[in-house]
Amino acid sequence: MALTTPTLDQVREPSDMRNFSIDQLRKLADELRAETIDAVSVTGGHLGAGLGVVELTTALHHVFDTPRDTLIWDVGHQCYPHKILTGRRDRIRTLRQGGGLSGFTKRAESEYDPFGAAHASTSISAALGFAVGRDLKHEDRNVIAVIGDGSMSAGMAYEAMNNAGHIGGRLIVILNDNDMSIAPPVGAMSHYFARLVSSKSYRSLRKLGKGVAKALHVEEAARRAEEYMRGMAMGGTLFEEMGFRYVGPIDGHDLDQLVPVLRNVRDGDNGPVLVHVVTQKGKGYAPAEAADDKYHGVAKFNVVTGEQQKSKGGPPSYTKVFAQQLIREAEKDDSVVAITAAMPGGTGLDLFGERFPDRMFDVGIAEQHAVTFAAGLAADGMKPFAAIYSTFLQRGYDQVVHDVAIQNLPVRFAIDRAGLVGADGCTHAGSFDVGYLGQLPGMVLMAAADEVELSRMVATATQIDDRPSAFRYPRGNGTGIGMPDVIEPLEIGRGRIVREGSRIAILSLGTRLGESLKAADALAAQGFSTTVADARFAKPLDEDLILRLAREHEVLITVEEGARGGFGAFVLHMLAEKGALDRGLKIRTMTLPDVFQDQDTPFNMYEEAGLNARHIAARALEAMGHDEAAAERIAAALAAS
Ligand SMILES: Cc1ncc(C[n+]2csc(CCOP(=O)(O)OP(=O)(O)O)c2C)c(N)n1
Ligand SMILES: CC(=O)[C@@H](O)[C@H](O)COP(=O)(O)O
Ligand SMILES: [Mg+2]
Repeated sequence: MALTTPTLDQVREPSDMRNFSIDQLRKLADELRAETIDAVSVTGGHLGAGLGVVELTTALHHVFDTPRDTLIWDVGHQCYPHKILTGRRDRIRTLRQGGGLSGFTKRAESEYDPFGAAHASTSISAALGFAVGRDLKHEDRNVIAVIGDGSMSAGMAYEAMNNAGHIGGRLIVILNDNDMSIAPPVGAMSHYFARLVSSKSYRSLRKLGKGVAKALHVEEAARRAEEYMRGMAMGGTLFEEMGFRYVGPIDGHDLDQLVPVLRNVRDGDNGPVLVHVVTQKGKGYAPAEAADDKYHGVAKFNVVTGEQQKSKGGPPSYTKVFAQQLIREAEKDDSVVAITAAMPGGTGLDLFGERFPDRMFDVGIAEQHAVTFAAGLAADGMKPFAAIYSTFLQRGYDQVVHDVAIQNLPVRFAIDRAGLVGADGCTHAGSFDVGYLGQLPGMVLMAAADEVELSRMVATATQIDDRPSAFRYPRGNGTGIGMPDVIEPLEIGRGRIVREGSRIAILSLGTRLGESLKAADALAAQGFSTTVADARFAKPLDEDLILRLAREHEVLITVEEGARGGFGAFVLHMLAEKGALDRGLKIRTMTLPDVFQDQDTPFNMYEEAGLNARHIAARALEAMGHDEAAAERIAAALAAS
């Protein structure tokens, strides 16, 4: 049944809704929620968070003069209603697809997105930057940051509040407290928020808000609500100690409260203010409300039933393979412990935690702490596995260098989402970990070509007690290779020849091995005998293997799912040092391109990156001086295969 949205249809951009009454805003919010659900049912994506801020988004764009007033969303995964209200409704069904809208806020996409996001806990820092810029230019506009309770578990949020409280300029922070991260929230702060929300005053205010708002004029009710809040016993909140005026908690789904309170805050006196808004993740869509994860991230789904399109099954995910092997290791060795930074489901540590509840630690969105916490565990003789997505590990890099590598502590890094990830786009691409880890003295850095290799790398890392180690693996399913009964650890620094040839050598790191073998087949079919090797280790390199490939082949191609300055660079350094480049070896290093790639399917992104089979074959032919025609023949053969 086609969606009818008569009120939403009137809103091309927020200026069209500035004179709406509360009743019209309520209608708008209801239609905005329906449109969000309908859109995400055909695109998939982050649904729960957006549903939780439909009323807040409506109220913010009604009360504040966006885009002149600066509105910054933390993480940005909740921004679909915001995008619909800010001139992008016509493209909302292109969300997270090649050439479509980003799944997060993005400066290049709209003037209503003053700051990009996707990694959590950056909004207050960015907002403070805008606010100080405003004040230095003596401008008069509002700056608002909307940050979730989960994102308030990251230290960066407190660094920003600490600085904002010190500077003392006008800044509005909306704490969107839905008592959820991706998983239920962890940490003392979430207990603190719960205390604020469960305080007698909030409960009675909700009754007050419901009853009085009807009897009195809404503004009066909300003025009284806000005064009541500010005077309430919970005064002296942590935020007030940090120099913020605290307003709340208020019901984030009640426009009768939201609109007047936001107006008061907008027109209030100077200084930083934090408005504590209580919302429900997944609000207004029964299947989301009922789901444990509140439909944080969903596949395409049936709007009526809420049933998500099942993935096509097939081999287990790399994530699951990792978790299963770690459980096997932990069953044999009770010093094995595991740490996640608010991603138990995404890293598979939820499975580990079910098996070993006392040995799994979810530290919240706190990757810096996660790394040094793991370092402390290692220093105390434990075997910590820090399972952190490649992109999110970037948040804790100094801790990797300073607290782990320099002290040579045996922390094991399970680096999930290595390489290109698809719909989450460039903010989540695991592009840089080979470079940023491979440079560190003492680090053992592995990359799995398939799920057997991944299991062996977990077993290998378990045994590495004298230095840090890391193994990387991509988002998605494995290759379907049969798993042996016994998982043997690897010999450190040893790669493997997967296919013997003579003229061309392809040296692959990680899961580009599959495409490398396809390229080798196509080259061989054209008479170019091709060796394929799996490096397994980016550090220490298997120097004997690589020097042999260089010595015995005319062409050497390295391939990796990582940016320049990673595996291929390390190989070049070593070959140069050994003089192996002095005899005319034709070498090409194939990496991700030196750009931030927008979202698409992983295959299309690797097509764009030039790292699929046809590209590898073409590069080998180019190195041998063959013209485009030869490459086109091979590309045609591959396309036909
Ligand atoms: C640095 C970082 N670590 C982890 C994530 C993964 N992540 C995305 S959203 C989210 C939970 C955010 O919780 P909250 O801020 O409460 O927002 P909600 O989804 O509840 O609206 C997490 C952990 C991230 N985006 N950035
Ligand atoms: C918004 C966010 O950062 C997470 O939800 C992330 O999108 C999860 O990625 P996966 O879907 O790869 O677990
Ligand atoms: Mg939350």
